Amino acid sequence: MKIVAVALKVPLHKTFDYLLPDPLPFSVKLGMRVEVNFARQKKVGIIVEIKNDSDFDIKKLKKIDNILDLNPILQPDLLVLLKFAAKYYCYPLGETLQIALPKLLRQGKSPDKTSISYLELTEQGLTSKSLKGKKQQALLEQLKGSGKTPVTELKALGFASQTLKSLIKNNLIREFIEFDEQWQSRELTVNNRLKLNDEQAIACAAINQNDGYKTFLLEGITGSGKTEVYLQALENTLKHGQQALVLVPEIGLTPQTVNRFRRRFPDTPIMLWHSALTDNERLQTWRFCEKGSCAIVIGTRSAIFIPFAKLGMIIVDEEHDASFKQQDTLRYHARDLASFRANQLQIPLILGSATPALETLHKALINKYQLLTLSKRAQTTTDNQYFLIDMKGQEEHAGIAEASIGAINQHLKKQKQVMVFLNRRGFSPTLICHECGWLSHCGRCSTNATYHKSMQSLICHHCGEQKPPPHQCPDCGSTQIVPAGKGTEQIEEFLHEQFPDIPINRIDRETTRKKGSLEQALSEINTPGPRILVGTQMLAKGHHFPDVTLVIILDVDSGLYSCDFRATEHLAQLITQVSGRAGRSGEAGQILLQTHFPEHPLLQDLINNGYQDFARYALSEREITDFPPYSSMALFRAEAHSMQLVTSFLNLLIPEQPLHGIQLLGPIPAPLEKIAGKYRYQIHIQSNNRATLHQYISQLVDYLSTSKLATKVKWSLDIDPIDMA
Ligand SMILES: Nc1ncnc2c1ncn2[C@@H]1O[C@H](COP(=O)(O)OP(=O)(O)OP(=O)(O)O)[C@@H](O)[C@H]1O
Ligand SMILES: [Zn+2]
Repeated sequence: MKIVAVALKVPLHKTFDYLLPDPLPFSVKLGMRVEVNFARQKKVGIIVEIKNDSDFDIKKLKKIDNILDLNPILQPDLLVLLKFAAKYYCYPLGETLQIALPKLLRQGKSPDKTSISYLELTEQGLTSKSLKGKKQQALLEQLKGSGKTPVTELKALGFASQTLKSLIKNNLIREFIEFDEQWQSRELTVNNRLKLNDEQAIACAAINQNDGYKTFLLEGITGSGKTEVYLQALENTLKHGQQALVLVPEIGLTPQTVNRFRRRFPDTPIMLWHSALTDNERLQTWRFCEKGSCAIVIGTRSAIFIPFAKLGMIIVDEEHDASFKQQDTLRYHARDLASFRANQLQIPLILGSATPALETLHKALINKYQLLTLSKRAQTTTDNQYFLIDMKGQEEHAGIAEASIGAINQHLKKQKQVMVFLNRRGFSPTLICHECGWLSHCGRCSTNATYHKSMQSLICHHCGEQKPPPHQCPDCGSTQIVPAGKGTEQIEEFLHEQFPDIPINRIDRETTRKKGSLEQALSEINTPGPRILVGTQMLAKGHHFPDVTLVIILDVDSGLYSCDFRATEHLAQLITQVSGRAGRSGEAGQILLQTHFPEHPLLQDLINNGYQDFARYALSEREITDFPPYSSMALFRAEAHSMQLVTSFLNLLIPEQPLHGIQLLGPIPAPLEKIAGKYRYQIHIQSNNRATLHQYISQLVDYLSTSKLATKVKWSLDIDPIDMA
């Protein structure tokens, strides 16, 4: 009698045994989907083990209802990766597998049902000069830049079906369905390849010489041409008929990035993977990759779970970016899983960043990774100049120092672009009563509600609650309610009054909510002429803005004195990345940092010696204080509507005697103690030995599976947490 262990989407750390039908219609393999009856419900599960015996009474085992696949839906290597992820991040295997699978496969649908249609320019479209319709012209331009592009991708950029249809009707573009099985046998076409500088050439050669698994850290300052190294390293992979996975941060996935790949390899099938794909597209991309008919996938973190027929290289661009870490359910880090996967497949992994995470840099410095350095900018020979503006006693307007306003004026006069950075959207972070000091708190979270002037509302950025601002103070009845503190909306308003003739683009989560609006703004920024950009960290990453020569960072101080041990690392990364948008072609850029602490050692080190130096010093501090990467950490969080319930639950987990090799800190309130009405507390778990940490945690999870109290609170484990909130 054959028995299979099935992983089901249930929040339990175990699998379930079922009997296979006898005789079997065909051979059953690991990774196939089955339909079973579980707690009187039909569920789709995955076979993760085939065996002859069970720990349960075989007579009581149920038969599976259906085998859904003729071939495994999860390849053996992917199954191994997911089993590792479930174990490492202490998350139920069944739920882990379900997170990796496209929704249609989770629902038991057939993998081969959908198709993707593409658009490309016709001969006539290629030579067409200009069209009357603005939108139609924009679509032509887009396709000239990107080559053939999936219809849904164009729609995501804001093009209407009507625009597409009218161009098809006029024979300027054509629609087709692609299933490219041939790309490996064609000669690779490479367009517009740049001549590498020495450092780039050395990096590329090191990667290409490699055979088997190796991780490279490409530590290249902003604008040093890391992307060019990726592109030329990829050539080798593609020539061997191998596929490549390029992971990018969530907001790094812009048409500019993608177009660069498409223009370089015009005959090579390239697909995107991100949260805005439809279920059909997601499944189709998954299948194309699995069958080998897609050569390059550019995707956000979950692309690490895509199956490939012949994966030859993984690249993680901006590897330090926090969006590679999933912050709920399976709290995986895509970079770390990429390293597991590259090792598993014996292929190279390239981690690229101007501001590597200290974990990554540490591995490079102890020679676990090979360090490749790009120390010069590709298109300019002059370095950016930094200036600290001491805000103590400075006259300021909407948070902008008089000196900064003068600098803006100068750069605009020279027909250049200026970027003003503030990591806080909205008009002001809170409203305050001028008479009694009442503050606009969110009713459900231990935080303020942000005032958004254009929408006339108070919005909590944590739970999303939205309400109109009061006309009178709820406490004292005064009508003198005023905004306190600054947000990007207010900066934009002020700069608009100050420079009425200069176009301003504000880029934050609010102004880019509408489909295609970010792309629209980015393309405006690339038209020459003076312009001001105001934005949050959406502006910080990866963009190439050739005309920006002045960057002003307004709120440096908020990151200087934080209790989070990673705060300075993140601040240094942010300052470096934002600054890196200036002076990228020709002229050197100027960076103004507004601060009340100009003598702060972090700022001094950063502006005088650069991130590379700062990072190495910060690592030595981590070593002294025993923080990661010199120790391993996990965060145990719990939340419930009753504070008493959460704390007594967590107190139960703290043993009376200290544990050997494990340090526990807590329970302590999370930095945001209450969100959406729930109290949040946590325990920090730390050890100098990763194995000891994991051993302790698996005992903890075993204990929790039997604890009654554990069912009354919502708890979670975060292994290698990067956000302590
Ligand atoms: N060898 C080269 N010769 C001339 N120009 C180059 C070369 N390599 C790169 N460039 C150009 O330099 C600019 C910056 O390169 P790129 O965007 O790849 O830098 P990056 O290191 O990825 O920067 P960031 O980290 O800021 O995103 C681009 O316009 C690119 O085309
Ligand atoms: Zn709230």
